[in-house]
Amino acid sequence: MDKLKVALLIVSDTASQDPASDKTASALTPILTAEGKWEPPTIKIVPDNVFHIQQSVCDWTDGPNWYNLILLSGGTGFAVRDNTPEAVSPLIHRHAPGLVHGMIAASLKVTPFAMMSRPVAGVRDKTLIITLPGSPKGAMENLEAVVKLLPHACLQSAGANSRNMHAAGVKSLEAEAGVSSGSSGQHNHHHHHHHHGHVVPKAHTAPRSNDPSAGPGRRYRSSPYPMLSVEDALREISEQTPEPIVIEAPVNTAIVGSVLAEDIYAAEAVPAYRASIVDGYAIIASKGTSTNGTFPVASITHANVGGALEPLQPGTIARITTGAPLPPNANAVVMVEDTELATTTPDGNEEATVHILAEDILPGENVREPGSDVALGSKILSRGDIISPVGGEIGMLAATGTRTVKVFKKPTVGVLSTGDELVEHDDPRSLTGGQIRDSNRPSLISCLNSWGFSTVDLGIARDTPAGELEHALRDSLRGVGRASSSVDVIVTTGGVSMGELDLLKPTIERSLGGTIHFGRVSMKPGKPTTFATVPFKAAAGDSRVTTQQERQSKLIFSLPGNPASALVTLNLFVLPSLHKLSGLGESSQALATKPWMAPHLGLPRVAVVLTHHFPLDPKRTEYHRAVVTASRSDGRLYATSTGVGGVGQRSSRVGSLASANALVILRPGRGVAIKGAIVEALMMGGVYGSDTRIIC
Ligand SMILES: Nc1nc2c(c(=O)[nH]1)N[C@H]1C(S)=C(S)[C@@H](COP(=O)(O)OP(=O)(O)OC[C@H]3O[C@@H](n4cnc5c(N)ncnc54)[C@H](O)[C@@H]3O)O[C@H]1N2
Ligand code: MOO
Ligand SMILES: [Mg+2]
Repeated sequence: MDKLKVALLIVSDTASQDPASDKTASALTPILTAEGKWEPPTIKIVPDNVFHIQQSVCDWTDGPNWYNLILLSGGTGFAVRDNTPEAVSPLIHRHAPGLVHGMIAASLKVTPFAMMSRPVAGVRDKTLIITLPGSPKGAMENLEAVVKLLPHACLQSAGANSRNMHAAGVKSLEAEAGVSSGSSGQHNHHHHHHHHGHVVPKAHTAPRSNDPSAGPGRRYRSSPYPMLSVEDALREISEQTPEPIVIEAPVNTAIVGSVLAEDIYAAEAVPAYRASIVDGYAIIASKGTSTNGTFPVASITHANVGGALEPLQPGTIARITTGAPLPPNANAVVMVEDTELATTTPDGNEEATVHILAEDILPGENVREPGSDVALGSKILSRGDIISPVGGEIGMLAATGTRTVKVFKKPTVGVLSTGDELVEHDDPRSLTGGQIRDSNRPSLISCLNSWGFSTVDLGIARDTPAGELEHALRDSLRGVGRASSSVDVIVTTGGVSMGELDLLKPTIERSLGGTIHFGRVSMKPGKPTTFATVPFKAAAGDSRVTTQQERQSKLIFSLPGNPASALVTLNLFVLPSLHKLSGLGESSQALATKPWMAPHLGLPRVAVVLTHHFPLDPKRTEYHRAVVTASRSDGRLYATSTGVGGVGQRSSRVGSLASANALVILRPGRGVAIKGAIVEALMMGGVYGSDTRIIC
């Protein structure tokens, strides 16, 4: 077995100033070494400062070089500067109170002062984190109390997820057949006392069904879809998203945002001839010979000359403009500023002779040799490179006369709103009853377009009459009706939760023969997010299957109807899939040459400092809408909520996304993520600079 990696963080103002004063690291190391299961520890010393502690821990947990175990020593007492538990707690995803208990129990046998220690232990991602007291003796006692358990605990923390994600499909089948399916079988325990209407004695045991026409006795009363973690949901999406399709496209602005599917070699050299870099006089220079003197001006060359040029005779010079070809024999150019007019032609219209004042012009000076910008046949771009909107890649292709390139086809996305209550947002009539304006379609379409994807507006599908939703989906998969060309991905909003008119899941499964890969995710907002694939044939309702594109199954993302839920889940789940379809996952070659440019699928992830307390959800990971600004003074990114408390982050409140440029990821927990904590955030938009300070 490979040895486990352990890092030791000494938290001490004193030791951070004088590392020699630390005695704890050398006391703890032998305890680990004796076990024979640990690599020699990585040791670091930081002052009693929340930022420093959190930054060090995150460096050891979050990157590719994560450690199995982080031990912190110091700062766990009651002194004012003792804030190690406060720094570590918000970083922990899963607490391990048993380890805390074990350590305190062991120390209590030695001293009642053990009650004054405030240790914290738990797991962040795959890393076990434990705080120890600062004194060498206390730290040793605590570590010895738990050290035997640590290798096992670390291996379990790092181990592959044992939950069976593919259970979703099986469970929905079981549920349809009326078989109780593990976590979703709790409806058997309900007690119903019907004082009004019909008594339904068999309601608890009747087979449940997602058939919308089944009566109330057979409706689900708890979701048959297992609740996936966000990570498992993303993995499932990645597995189900087809490989990208290669197309040949003309070089023009339409390919901006596309990923190259081939290496590109220069079809032409740049420049194609020996060109001047300045306005001045082409000369024949030779090393060691002064260029100073008076010379007859033999010819004039402008940038747009056609045909062959007269060779330059020794002892003469040629007037030349920037970018123009040098006449044969000329090998350098003198800037016009370094010359003086000597004589003109008899008619006074042109220069006859010119003084060159400069003495030391060397061969090659102010000259671009043929192919010196881009050599003929050299590789100019690689498979996996993105044609950016900055213009550099298009510029390279244009400069070298590249007329077409192989790129991955960007997917087209159809956007459908569902619900009887929806009214077009620009309908001039005033709302009646329970009507609401369709805000999801415009907001989702603008978001998709801003990412560079073409969209098809599929309109609104009513829940009633029955069948309208199915027709809307089928037509858009076939490319008829509103979707003039077939779409690769369909995004719907609404109708995925537990209501009797929440028809998306039954329609996809029962009418379109699709597979629901997940129907619930442990996140806030966005819990009922649903992801399905529909085989193309079934979707099209016919057998015209010709191209690779048509053979692929289509993806359906059925997002919750609540406006904030819809936008958050679009950003979180749909974007990575669209990125994979666009070929962004294919950037292996580009990666080999540009490791700093690791292309990522989905939104970029950064670390941010919270400017105030953020409340935590006890169960679900929250994607808290926030404004992230870059501080001009300390170079950090700071996150401020678009609204905490009350209705601030309610999933119906699309306003929680207005002005937001980031989703702060808050793992489930009790209480708050404290002001000043460093947490991860997903960037949805650009960052503006400011002098943000922690709000006191
Ligand atoms: N018994 C339960 N009820 C609900 C649960 C649950 O687990 N058990 N989950 C809740 C959560 S969380 C969410 S999120 C919503 C998801 O609702 P649906 O996806 O089924 O969406 P609808 O019921 O169709 O609508 C919900 C809400 O959103 C409004 N809406 C819908 N479409 C649009 C649109 N295009 N533009 C603006 N607003 C829209 C709709 O009018 C509703 O107000 O379910 C909870 N319920
Ligand atoms: O999961 Mo829902 O999107 O919170 O309201
Ligand atoms: Mg609903």
